[in-house]
Amino acid sequence: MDFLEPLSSLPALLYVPLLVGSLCLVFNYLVYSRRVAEWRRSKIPFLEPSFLIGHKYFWSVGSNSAVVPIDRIYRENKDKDLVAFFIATMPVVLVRSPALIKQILAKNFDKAFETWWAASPHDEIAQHVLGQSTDKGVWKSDRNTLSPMFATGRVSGEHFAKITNQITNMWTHAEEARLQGKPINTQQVTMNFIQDGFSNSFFGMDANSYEKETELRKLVQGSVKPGWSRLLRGFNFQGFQAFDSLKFVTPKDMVSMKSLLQKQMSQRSRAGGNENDLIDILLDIKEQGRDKTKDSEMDITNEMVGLGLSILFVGGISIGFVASFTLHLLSLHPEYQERIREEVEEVMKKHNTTEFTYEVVRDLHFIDQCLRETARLYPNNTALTRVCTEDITLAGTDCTLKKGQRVIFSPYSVHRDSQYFEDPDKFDPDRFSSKNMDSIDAFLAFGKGPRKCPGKNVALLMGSALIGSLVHKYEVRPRSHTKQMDAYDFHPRSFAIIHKDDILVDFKPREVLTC
Ligand code: HEM
Repeated sequence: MDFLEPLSSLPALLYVPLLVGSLCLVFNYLVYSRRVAEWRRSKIPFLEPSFLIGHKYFWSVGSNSAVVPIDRIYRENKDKDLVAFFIATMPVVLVRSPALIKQILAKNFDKAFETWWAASPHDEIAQHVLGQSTDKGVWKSDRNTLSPMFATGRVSGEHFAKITNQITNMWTHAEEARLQGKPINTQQVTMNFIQDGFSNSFFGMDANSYEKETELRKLVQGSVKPGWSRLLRGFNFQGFQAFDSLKFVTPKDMVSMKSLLQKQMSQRSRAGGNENDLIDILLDIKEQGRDKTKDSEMDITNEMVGLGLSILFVGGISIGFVASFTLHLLSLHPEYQERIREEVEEVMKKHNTTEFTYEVVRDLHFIDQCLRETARLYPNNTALTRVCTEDITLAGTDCTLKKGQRVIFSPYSVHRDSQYFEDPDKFDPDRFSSKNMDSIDAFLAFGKGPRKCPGKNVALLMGSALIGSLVHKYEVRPRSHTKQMDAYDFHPRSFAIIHKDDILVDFKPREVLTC
C-alpha cells in the first residue's frame, strides 16, 4: 500500500515505539468513546474530547497550577450544574452547583464515600489515615477515636501555654530579622508556629523550629514540598498506587511516623502523667490491645501509625498556608490590621490581661472572620474529590453518576463566583460576621457532610493566636506581592494551594498595651 511506503524508510528500531504509541492512541480513543457514550446515557453534559488527545485544558499544568484549568472549565460552563471531561485519559465530572455538591457530600455521603486518595484495601496503615480509608466502619471508628483531639476546650488552660510559647519564639525571630533589616518570609513564620504548636499540642514534643529541625518537621516538610510526584499524587491516576513515591502517604513516611510514635509513647510511659493529647490516646489503644495486627517488636500498631498520619498529613499544615495568605492580605489592608489591634486590646481589657490566653484568643472574632475569608479566597486544595461507590441519581436533575465515576468540586471557583459571593475577588472579612454568616451557603473551605474537616475549630484558634500576636505587635507591610494573588500565583506543581514565590513582608514595631 502506497501510504505505508514512508514507513519502509524508517530504521527498524523505530517500529516498536511507533507501534506502542499507536496502540496507546487507539486505546485512548476507545476509552474516550466508551465513556462519552456512558455520559450521554446518564444525561451528564460533557465537553467533547478532541480526536485522540482528549482535552487540552490540562496541558499547561506544571507551568500553571491545576486550579487554572479547573477554574476555566467552571467559568466556561456557567449554564451547567455539572460537566464531564477528561484529565489525560481520566474521566472526571466537575460538579459546579453548591446544592448538588451538598447533595453528594452530605445526603449521598454513603454512595460517594471514597476520596481519590483511597488506600488499597491491603494497605493496613493507610486504611487508618482519615481521608484514605475505603471501609466506612474503620473510618467511623478512627474519626471517633480522634474526636477528643479536635475539641477546642482540650487546648485551654495550661495546655494553651504550649501554643503561647510559640508566640515568644516567633517574636524573637521576627525581632532578629527586623534588626538585621531582613524581610519576613510569611510561610516560614506561619509554618514554624503551626508545626511547633502541633508537635507540642498533639505529639507532646517540645519543638522550636527556629533552633533546630525536628523529625516531625522533616516529615511534614517532605509531605508538602512541591514537585511532580506531589502533584501527580493529588490526581492519583489509575495504577499510580503501584509506585511507592506516588502514594498519598509513602512507605517511608509510615516508617518515620512509626519510629516517632514509638519514641514519644515510650517516653510518656516512663514519665507518666496525662497530657490529653494524641500520645495518650494511642497509649489507651495499646492498653486495650485493640489492633490485632500489632507489630510486637515495635509495639506500635497499624492503627496508631494511621491515626498519627491523619493528624499530621490531612490537617496539620493547612492552617499554616491559610495564615500565610492571611498575612499577605492583611499587608494590603492596613485598615483591617487596625481593626484587629482594636479587637485584641478590647478583649485583653475585658479579660484583664496583656497575654494571649486561651480566653482572649477564643474571643478574637474579627481575626476568625479574616481567616475564614482568606480560606474562601485561597482554599487549601485544588479540588475536593470523591469516587462514587454506588450509582447516584441527582435529585432535581435527570443525571446519574455511575459507580466508579470520579467527581471533583472546586472550592476556589465556587468561592469566586459572583452568583454566591458579591464582589467575589474582594477581601472582605465582614462576609463572615455573625450577622452575615448564616446566609453563607456556598463556603466549602472546610468541606461539607460527615467527612468535613474535624480540625476546623482548632485550626481557627491556632490561626487566631498567630495572627493576633503578630498584628498586635507589628504593622505588617508588603515587600513582595503588592497586588492580591490569584490562581496564576499558585505553585504549579502542588495539589495543595500554595503560593509559588515567597511572600515577603516587613514588620514595623508598634506601641503595645501594658495594663
Ligand atoms: C485552615 C485549616 C484547614 C482547612 C482549610 C482544612 C480543610 C479541610 C477540608 C476541606 C477537609 C475535607 C476534605 C474532603 O471532604 O475530602 C478536611 C478534612 C480533614 N481535616 Fe482539615 N482543614 C484544616 C485544618 C485541619 C486541622 C488543623 C486538622 C487537624 C488537627 C485537620 C484535620 C482534618 C482531617 C483528619 C480530615 C479528614 C476527615 C475525614 O476524612 O473524615 N484539618 N480538612
